[in-house]
Parts: sequence; structure tokens; C-alpha cells
Amino acid sequence: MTETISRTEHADVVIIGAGFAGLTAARELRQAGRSVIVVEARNRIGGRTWLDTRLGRPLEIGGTWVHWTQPYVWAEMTRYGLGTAQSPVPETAYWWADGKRHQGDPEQLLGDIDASNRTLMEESRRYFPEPFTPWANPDIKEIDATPLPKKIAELQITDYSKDILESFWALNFNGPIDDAAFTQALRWVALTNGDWMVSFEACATFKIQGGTEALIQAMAAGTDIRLNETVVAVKYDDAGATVRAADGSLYRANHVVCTLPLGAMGGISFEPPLPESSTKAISEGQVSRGIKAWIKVKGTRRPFVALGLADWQLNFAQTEYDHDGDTILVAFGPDSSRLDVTDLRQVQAALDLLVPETEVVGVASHDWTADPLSGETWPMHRPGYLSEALAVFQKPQGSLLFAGSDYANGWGGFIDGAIESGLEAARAIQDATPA
Ligand SMILES: Cc1cc2nc3c(=O)[nH]c(=O)nc-3n(C[C@H](O)[C@H](O)[C@H](O)COP(=O)(O)OP(=O)(O)OC[C@H]3O[C@@H](n4cnc5c(N)ncnc54)[C@H](O)[C@@H]3O)c2cc1C
Repeated sequence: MTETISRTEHADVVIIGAGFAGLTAARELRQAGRSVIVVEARNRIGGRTWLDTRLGRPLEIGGTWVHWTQPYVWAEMTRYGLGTAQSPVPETAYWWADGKRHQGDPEQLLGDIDASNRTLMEESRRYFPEPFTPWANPDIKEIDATPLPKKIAELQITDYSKDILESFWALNFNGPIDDAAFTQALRWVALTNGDWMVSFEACATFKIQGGTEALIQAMAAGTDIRLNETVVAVKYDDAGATVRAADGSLYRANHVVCTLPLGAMGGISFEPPLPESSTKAISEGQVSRGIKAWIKVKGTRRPFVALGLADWQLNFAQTEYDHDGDTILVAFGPDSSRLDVTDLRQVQAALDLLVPETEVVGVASHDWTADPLSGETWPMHRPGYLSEALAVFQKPQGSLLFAGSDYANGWGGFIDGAIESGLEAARAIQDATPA
């Protein structure tokens, strides 16, 4: 293959990826007086957050909800003067368990989940006494290989309880729970002091005023970002690193921060190769390979929430907006390859199982799992990732560092974790080479 080397640029730090992790690191380093170039493959910033106009209004295609238990994103919102907007509080719940549909008060559904989830999560603070230091209790090694379904099976609960509990966790993992790490579930709940209901509130209640776009644009201001530039190779040693883009452009820096999701990391060749545990984690990927879809249904609906079975094409939906006399729902399913969101009939059939009497008139979605620049939705770990791979990704490899929600200590899987890891990477670079 012939390559054209078009140019070489130099900076103190090159950052690969203009999501929340990359742009946090870039801002911190620029403010500390370092020259920084951010190289981004997409034609926009924000990565797995994307406020786009679809179905006639702005919709968050990726990351959306934030929470007051998330210190890093909350601080950024305060810094830029952004408040919150709230999702509607559901008045009715529909759920499927023990072979039939149930309808009732959302509090009843929460109470029924609580009956078993409280026991499942009761040791979250014992295993994670310091939730932002996930290895604080060495005992986690004993349980990190345990898949979540094994712990659910040990509860010896009724089929009814098992159905709703499994679906609740398939929703949180946005993937099949057979591959889900029990420790990952415990970490989420430890971050809200052992209270799973607050952790659930963190996932679907408060949105950023003006959307994620308002925050990411504020954080990006003044940063040198090269859009439409796909990185294909990184060569690194203790003295520095060279980043090569698909068009042959070269970037040379004292440090490189790679913020790619685990699912996109295969797109870059590293020389020397990454440590074995990182390579293994990259080849396995995250559990989260599901779908998020915005579904417009005809007419105005009172706010509801719906939970199906763990392996349904869509296992969760809730009302989000009234729009021009119609209602826009947000829905999730555990496997993006099993639902063609461009086929309204398929979406209608999937939604019919969840909610009675809807007429689907439009769908908006993005397949983050099939997208080579993400390869996953919100990062949710497999058994063993925490004890075998996470710390290795966090350790600088000479001049190469990793940042991103996939490699965070605290709210990994969330915008908060991306910001946390961007701060960590920027500080590590400043410590390594004081100005
Ligand atoms: C459907 C969905 C729903 C979610 N819901 C929530 C939520 O409600 N709340 C919440 O807090 N979080 C949520 N998340 C998770 C949250 O969006 C992410 O954790 C966070 O945005 C990740 O930021 P990041 O910077 O670590 O990674 P990313 O945002 O993925 O940034 C990495 C960047 O690297 C770029 N890139 C990839 N490959 C290359 C390459 N070869 N060369 C150059 N650039 C490259 C990508 O284009 C991307 O811009 C959700 C995510 C998804 C997908």
C-alpha cells in the first residue's frame, strides 16, 4: 500500500478523540500552558453524546442524564452556569413478569424490584467502601470473575421477581447480562451509598439544560480540534509519541492521550503493542451492545414507564416529550443487531409487547454498537475487567496515556467518568513534565 505523508505537526500533547474525556484533558492542559491538538474522526465533537434534531425536535442520541451524585459533571455544569431539565415523572407502569403483563403504580414496580435488588446489592459498600478507589477492598478479586446472573440465581427468588430483576439489569448493562460483571453492578450502587433507587434515578431523571451540546461546546471553547481526522496508528516510547492519521498526516508530541472507547480501540495499531491484559479486554469488548431509540407515537399519552423481559428487542420505554400532539418515548434494548430501527413495523411489534395501544409514527436512533468509532454504548464491564484490565489502562505506557469513560474510577459508563478520567490524564502529564 502506498501512503502519502502530507505533514507533521508538533504539540506538547496530542489527544485522540473529542468526547468529554478528550476535551476535559485538552482544556486542563491548555490552561496549564501546554500546546494541545485534539484529533477527532467524526465531523463533530461530543463523541457518544450527540444532541441532534430528529423527529422535529432536539433529541439526545447518546448520553443524556446526569445527577447530583456525579461530582465531575456537576462541577462542570456549575462552572458554565448550566442547570437541569427533568424527565417526566411516570404515572403508570407496565411490566411483564411470570408470563403476563402487569399494569399499576410505578411505585409498585419499584417496590417489587426492591424486594430482591436490595439483597443483591447489600454488599456494595463492603466491596466498594471508597467508590472512587475501586480496588480499596482487595476482596473484590474474589468476586470480580462472578457473572451477575450467578448472584441472581443464588437469591432463590420467584420467577416473577427474577424476570423484573434480570430485565432491570439488562437495561442498566444495555446488553445481555450473561456477560455482565457482578462487580460493575455493585460499583454503580456503591456510588449512591448503596441505594440502588438513587443510582437508577441517576440514569434517567435529570438532563443538562441546553443538552449535552451546551456543556461540550463550553468545554471545547478555544481548543485546537481537527475534525474528520481518523487516527490509525500510534508509535510511542518514553521520549514521546507519533500519531498517524488515515490520510497520512503525522502528529508528534511529548504525550498522547488516547480516549477511544474499548470497542473502537481495534481501529488503531499501537507500537509497541499494548500490554496483554489490555489487548484481551479490547478483543472481548464491553457488554453494552444495545440500542437506544426515540419513538414517536401518535397522540398525547400520560407519562408512563414500561419494563419488558431481559431479552426482548426493547426491554424498557418511558415517555419523554409531548410534541405537536404526539408523544416521544425513549426506549432501550439489549442487542442492537436484533432490531432494525429503520423498519417501523419491527419497532411497532417490539413496542406492542411493552406498552398497549401505541401507533408508532417515527423512530430516531444511532447504532453505536455497529459504529466503528464507538463499538459499544455506555461502557459496562465483563467479569475480570476491573481486576485485570482497568488499572493497566490507567497506568501510563511511556508517553501514551488512556482516558475515557471506559477507564474511569468512579462513574465509568457515564459522562461523569469521562470527565474524571480526562482530569486524571491531564494531571498525570503535568506531574510527569512539570512546566
Ligand atoms: C446510547 C447511549 C446512552 C448513554 N446514556 C448516558 C446517560 O444518560 N448519562 C451518562 O452520563 N452517560 C451516558 N452514556 C455514556 C456517555 O455518553 C459516555 O460514557 C461518554 O460520553 C464517553 O465519553 P468519552 O470521552 O470517554 O468517549 P467518547 O465520547 O466515545 O469519545 C471518544 C472519541 O474518540 C473518537 N474516535 C474514535 N476512534 C477514533 C479514531 N480512530 N481516530 C480519531 N478519533 C476517534 C470518537 O469519534 C469520539 O468522539 C450513554 C452513551 C450512549 C451511547
